[in-house]
Amino acid sequence: MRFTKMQGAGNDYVYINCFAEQFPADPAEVARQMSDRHFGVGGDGVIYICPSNQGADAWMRMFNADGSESEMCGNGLRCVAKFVHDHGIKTATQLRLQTGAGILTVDLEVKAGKAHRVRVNMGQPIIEAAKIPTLLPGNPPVNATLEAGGRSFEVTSVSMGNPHCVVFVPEATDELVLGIGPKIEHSPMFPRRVNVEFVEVLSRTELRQRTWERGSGETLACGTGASAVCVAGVLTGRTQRKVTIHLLGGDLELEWNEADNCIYKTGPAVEVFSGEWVGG
Ligand SMILES: N[C@@H](CCC[C@H](N)C(=O)O)C(=O)O
Repeated sequence: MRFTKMQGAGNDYVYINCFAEQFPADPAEVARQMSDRHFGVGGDGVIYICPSNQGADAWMRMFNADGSESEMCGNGLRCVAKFVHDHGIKTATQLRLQTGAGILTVDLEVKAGKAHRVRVNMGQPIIEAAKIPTLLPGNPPVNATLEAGGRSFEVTSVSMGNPHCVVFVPEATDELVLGIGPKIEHSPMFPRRVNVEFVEVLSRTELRQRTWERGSGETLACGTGASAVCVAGVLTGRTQRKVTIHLLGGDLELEWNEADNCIYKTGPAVEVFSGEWVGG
């Protein structure tokens, strides 16, 4: 099975072109094996680029490193768009891509025939507690108290198709990200587990984010997470609607548009190498 390794702001996945390859019988097991950084290709997970069954240009199916399937992946979607364009599956510079959060529109900036910067309409954030889903108090759950690891945190929860818990902190330390992140991921307040963002506010237009991802652990960037942070910053009165977010692997530009209530996310998408998987 041929694969391509791609990264968006350092959030790296193994991509399988299922227009050419057969979708595996056990996609979760393939994802677990390929994602392993010692015994596999190495990555934050595996993304299958499939023909759409809803009339879109392609369908992104995203599996975390632990084999769990997620509804959405913001950095992954930029890379899927680049792959679909650069490999000639569809050559338009605006693509409609099917995800677990619906069909999303992606605009590609192309240089010398290759997409290098990608803007995604991430759709409207979901802030209704039952739909996130979360059992946190408050609807929407903004500045809600959450107990984790014997400590109390003020958090805001948002779904971008997948669930997020945003924690504004003075400093996003290892102790918080690596120690508290997994505890929040598995908190009973989140029945489908949750992605956790620890965020420092640098100004009303600039933030620094570290993410503990559901099913993958700490990653260098999370696009749906950055979108959730953009929303949480506005809902808690900390930031403007248009922000730059610095992640460990690079920057993302976010805007929560007032007119259509959608989140627009712009960032890089890079193809790194390709190869052939001969089995685990
Ligand atoms: N890194 C991704 C999100 C990947 C899925 C996530 N771990 C989940 O389980 O929801 C992004 O860029 O959005």
